[in-house]
Amino acid sequence: MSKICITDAVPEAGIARLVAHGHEVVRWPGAEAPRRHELLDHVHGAEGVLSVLSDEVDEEFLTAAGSQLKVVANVAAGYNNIDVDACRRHGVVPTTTPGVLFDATADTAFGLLLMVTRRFGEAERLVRAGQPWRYRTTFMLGHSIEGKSIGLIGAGQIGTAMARRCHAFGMSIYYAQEHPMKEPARSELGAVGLPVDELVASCDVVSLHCPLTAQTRHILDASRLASMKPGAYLINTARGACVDEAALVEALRSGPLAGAGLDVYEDEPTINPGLFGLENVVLLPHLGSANVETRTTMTQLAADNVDAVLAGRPALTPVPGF
Ligand SMILES: O=CC(=O)O
Repeated sequence: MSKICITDAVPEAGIARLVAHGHEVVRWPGAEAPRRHELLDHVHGAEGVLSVLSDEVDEEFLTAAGSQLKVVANVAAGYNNIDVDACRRHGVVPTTTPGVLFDATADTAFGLLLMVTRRFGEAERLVRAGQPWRYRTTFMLGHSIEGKSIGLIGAGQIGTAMARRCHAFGMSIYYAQEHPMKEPARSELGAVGLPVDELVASCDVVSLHCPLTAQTRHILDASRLASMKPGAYLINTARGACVDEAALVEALRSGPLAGAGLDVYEDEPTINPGLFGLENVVLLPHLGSANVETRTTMTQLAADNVDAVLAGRPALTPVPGF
């Protein structure tokens, strides 16, 4: 029986899967996320850890867990919270949950796109605030997305799922990525690859779907934001730090951006206070893959990764390149 620590609340189906595999499961008992020192105490002695993306899995974490630790299974597709080189040094396999959350995350991105272009967020706030309103042909007009262009930064599974939704709504698809979008999606969607600068400067909507790495940190910096098309929109369901949030506030206040739909922030859960004062922004609390079905599957996949590594089999979905 191996000891598996879970660092925060996760769907019961994942825990049941670990128990069915015969492991001893130690949950984080608190309602709040553990503070750093609590987290380090909690994982001490674990052979496997189910982590979430707010856990910094670094040298200190791996040392605190102890040399019996074999696997850290992130219940997330992103793994920017994991120091992969440190895992290598400690003989720990880091795993992630790709392939099961792209539709849910693309739904969030597309939902944000409609909310911000059609001003649904602003309209909902107005109604809830008890502001007077009446149907008028000039009242709260947004913009159509049909016939507009979407520029995807990152066209993997989530970017491609977003492209499918946008294509179905009559948008033309552009993407920036080192390698071409996979077939048959690229041909079916008529997706055109562009360099990032050109994509950012020419598309009506820019949507981020890349992992956070040293190369993509502030990929939308002040100068790229300033180069966006006047009246363009930004959607971010990737990672907050892909965008310079202070520069984004400026680009929303003074142009060129018409609006932004954000699910992620540079310093989550803190949000740049400048964003709260802007009506042309929709702010979600990192809900990307947050539906019961997807989170259940993600947690089960994480549990299966833990079990595979502890049984001496290869991980099902190790972080890429591991
Ligand atoms: O942001 C969520 C994830 O990476 O799964």
